[in-house]
Order: sequence, then C-alpha cells, then structure tokens
Amino acid sequence: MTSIDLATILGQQPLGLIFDIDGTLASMTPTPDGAQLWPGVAEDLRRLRQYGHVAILTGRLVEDGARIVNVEGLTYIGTHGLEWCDDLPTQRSVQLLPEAQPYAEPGKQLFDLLEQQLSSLPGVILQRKRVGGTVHYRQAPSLEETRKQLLALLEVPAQRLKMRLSEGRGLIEILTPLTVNKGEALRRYVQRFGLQGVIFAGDDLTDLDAVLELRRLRHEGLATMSIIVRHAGTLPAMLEHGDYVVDDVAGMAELLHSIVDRLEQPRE
Ligand SMILES: O=P(O)(O)OC[C@H]1O[C@H](O[C@H]2O[C@H](CO)[C@@H](O)[C@H](O)[C@H]2O)[C@H](O)[C@@H](O)[C@@H]1O
Repeated sequence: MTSIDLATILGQQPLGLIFDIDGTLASMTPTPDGAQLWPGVAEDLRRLRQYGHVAILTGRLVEDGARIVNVEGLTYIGTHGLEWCDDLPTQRSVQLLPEAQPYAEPGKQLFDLLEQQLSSLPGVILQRKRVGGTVHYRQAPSLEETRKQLLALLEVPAQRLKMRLSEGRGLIEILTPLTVNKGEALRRYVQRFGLQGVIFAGDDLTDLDAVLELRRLRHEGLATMSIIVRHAGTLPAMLEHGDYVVDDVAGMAELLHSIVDRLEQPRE
C-alpha cells in the first residue's frame, strides 16, 4: 500500500469506481467467450452503485463486456474507450465516438482479409468489434510462427488503410490511428460527473494509460487510487506506477468486497 489512503478516497463525493474486466474482475480463460465474472463480483457491483458512479472500461465490445458483467445501472465503455453505453446495451443505445466512425470500414476490410485465410491459421480466433478488433492466436500450435504469419498478412494493408496494429500476449489488436485509449476515456468519465474521488482497477498493458491518467488527475487535485491486479508476467511498469497491488482476480474480488463493506458502514 502506498501513502494513499483508501478511506480518504472513499470519503470523496462524487466518487467514481472504474474496472477493467479480463484479468481484473474475470480470470483469464483459453478463449474470449469463456470469461466469467469472479463469484460475488456482480453482487458487489450492484451494492457499489449506491455509493458512486461505477463504470466498466474494457477492450471488449460494449455488448461483449456487458454480457459478462450484466449489472444494470453501470456505464459500459468498450473498445478501449471508443464506445459508450449508459447502462446495459439492452436498455440504452451504444454511442460510438464520432471520430471513430470512419475507421469501421477499414477495420472490417482487414478482418475480411484474415477470414479468407482462416483455414491456414489453426487456433486463430477473430474477434470483430464495431471498429477494428482483436486477433487471438494464444491457441495456435506455434505462437511465433502464427504471429509472423498474421503480421505478414496485416502490416501492408493496415498501413494502406491507416489502421494501427498493436501486440499483446497471444493477440494482435487492429486499432484506429486515434489517440483514444483507456486513459483518455477515464478522464472523459471523470469530467462528465465532476468526480472528486476516483478508483481504477486493471491488470494489463492497455490499463497502463488509465493508471498514468489517474496520476495526472491526482496532480490536478483529485483523490485517486489505482489498483493493479498482479498475475505471473504483470508488466513492471504497472507495478511501478500503480498505487495498490492485489494478487490475482481473487484478491481483487476480496478488495472490492471490503470497499463495499466500508462504504456501507455508517459515517460518524
Ligand atoms: O480490457 P479488458 O477488459 O482486459 O479486455 C482486454 C481483452 O480481453 C479479452 O481477451 C483476453 O481475455 C480472454 C479471456 O480470458 C483471453 O482468452 C484472451 O487471450 C485475452 O487476450 C477480449 O477477448 C479482448 O477483446 C479484449 O481486448
């Protein structure tokens, strides 16, 4: 624990609590469709809604993230900040940032191209999103060979279509060239509700932008705390810049539960 005091942050109003999904509220599974919230988390998120603004900030499509979390009354922010929904997408419509709209078609073209080659790419899963998407190759028989094959297929057309490729563990993200990321999305969320206290929890490379943005917000006078969910192979930069570390999704679920318990205690 750093010198940042959880009780001080939880005492701020308006308070915001923002969570990543995969590796934070849900354990990693071999395929994206297998992910499930850790037991008890959905109930704690429901209780949490009464004390602050609660958001899910994920790399997944809003609908996909909402399918996993499935708690009403949260803000669902998908595709690393490109799309927003003020409740479950069954209740409210999903808003794509207008600046992202022109990249829907180029993203689709890249996925169409990969789809044509799918029979020669065993173990590859294509996850299309509203704009761009994720190419998973974690299940491929040879990771490095498949990675090279995918990059060879994608690099030139992506450049021509002005789309960006980014690599993670066993995946390639097809992204827009926009600078929107989880950090920018977090700031938008904070400004939208005039939050004074902000907690963000995440575990992976794309969460680092949000962790760093929280630091900037703290320098601007807000009470903020980032929670890093540590797994085998957690990026050193996450541990360096985060404020509070928990071990695995189980540790995150435990902390979430204790946060809700604290908020439910009567104030003196
Ligand atoms: O921002 P997040 O909520 O952490 O989402 C990041 C990506 O998560 C998903 O992929 C990862 O989790 C899968 C389920 O555990 C796993 O099978 C996959 O290998 C991981 O990369 C999701 O499928 C992606 O769309 C998200 O971008």
